[in-house]
Amino acid sequence: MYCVKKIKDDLFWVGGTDRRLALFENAYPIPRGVSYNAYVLKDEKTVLFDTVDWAVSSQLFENLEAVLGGRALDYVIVNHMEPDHCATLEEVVRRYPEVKVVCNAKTVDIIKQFFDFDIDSRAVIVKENDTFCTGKHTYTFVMAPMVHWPEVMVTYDTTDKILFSADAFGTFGAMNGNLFADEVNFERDWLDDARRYYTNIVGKYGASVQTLLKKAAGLDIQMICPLHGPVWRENIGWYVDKYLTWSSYAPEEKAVMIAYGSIYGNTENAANILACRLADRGIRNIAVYDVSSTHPSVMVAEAFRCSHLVFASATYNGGIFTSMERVLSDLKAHALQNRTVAVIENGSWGMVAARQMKDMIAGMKNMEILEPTVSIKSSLKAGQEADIEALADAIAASLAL
Ligand SMILES: Cc1cc2nc3c(=O)[nH]c(=O)nc-3n(C[C@H](O)[C@H](O)[C@H](O)COP(=O)(O)O)c2cc1C
Repeated sequence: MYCVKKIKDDLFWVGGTDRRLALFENAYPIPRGVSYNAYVLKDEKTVLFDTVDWAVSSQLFENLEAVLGGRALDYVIVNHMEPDHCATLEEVVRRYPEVKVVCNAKTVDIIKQFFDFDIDSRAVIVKENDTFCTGKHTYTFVMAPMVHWPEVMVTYDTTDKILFSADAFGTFGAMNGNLFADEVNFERDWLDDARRYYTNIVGKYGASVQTLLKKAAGLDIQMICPLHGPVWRENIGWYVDKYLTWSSYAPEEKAVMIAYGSIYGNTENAANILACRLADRGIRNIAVYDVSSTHPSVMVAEAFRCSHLVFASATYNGGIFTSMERVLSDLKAHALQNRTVAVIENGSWGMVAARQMKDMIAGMKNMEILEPTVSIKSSLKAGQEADIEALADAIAASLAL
């Protein structure tokens, strides 16, 4: 049975939701599922905006058939040629043999890599600022290379002022009946997943996102239709502000994230004591994580959120505890920068964790390392409270700046 949502008289959501997938991109846990959004416009011509992941393909085709109501599908616009949006493109072409594929030249190359159908005979190639008219609606195209993949573009409906934003403004989380962000408590229920989606999927490409945001600032946008998660028609500026913050690598909040990697619990003990001493100093925004039991994607998202980061690690085979090493390398891979950082190390015979963590942090841009570094020989001993107090003082002073 079709499951469709009406957006405007002539625009419909025809996507699907997946609550079975454990790992998005086979990498990121999605306990709240994910939605794959596709949209259909019924103008003088009919247009499908992107397709969906194969997992929800049958839902897409039932939806498409129901919305088209016997009409032909004239165009499919491919904003993003990643398989979670285009796995069903070949099947669209098979079912609607007259359909033309509107996309840019780079997209054609990628379509040829993934599929064997004849794209050249049906491609309508568009470039930046080209216009495309379907009757009442006229569209323009804005190239958005590396707002995830090199071929990405976004499509702007100049008639209804709607931005079809590809992966930009998307989020993890399956839709629960409500399609619009203003129908849910987005800040309470969705923001953490939106941040985790952005930082892990697009976080590395902040400069490209900034370029897109600058171009988009010149458009009068009344609605954003992303490829994952709710559609935006109210308070768009609030969400755009989040994107401006995340893509510029500015901390979202004055907050302390304490991440610890501990085998027997002594490094954990130091992390907990530091959290208490920070709280004693009036700091309220503190988040403590065990890196062994927290997925690295959460650590990446939290590091983008927080201004101050403390990494506490046991020494492990002459190196950093493996789960902590993974987190630090993930943060570098996602281009995290502009943070104030402190480190705590532990070891029983040859401590190297602090030096090696500092080396990894030095490989990230504009990271300030706060002293003192706390070194623990196996377990904290009487007298070492002062070391933790001194670190808490340094963090509190830096937060107050
Ligand atoms: C597999 C393994 C390798 C270790 N390698 C080192 C090492 O290279 N240098 C060192 O000083 N301690 C090493 N340790 C000891 C721990 O770092 C040390 O006992 C530390 O106090 C553990 O802190 P925790 O209580 O937070 O787990 C190793 C421990 C394990 C289990």
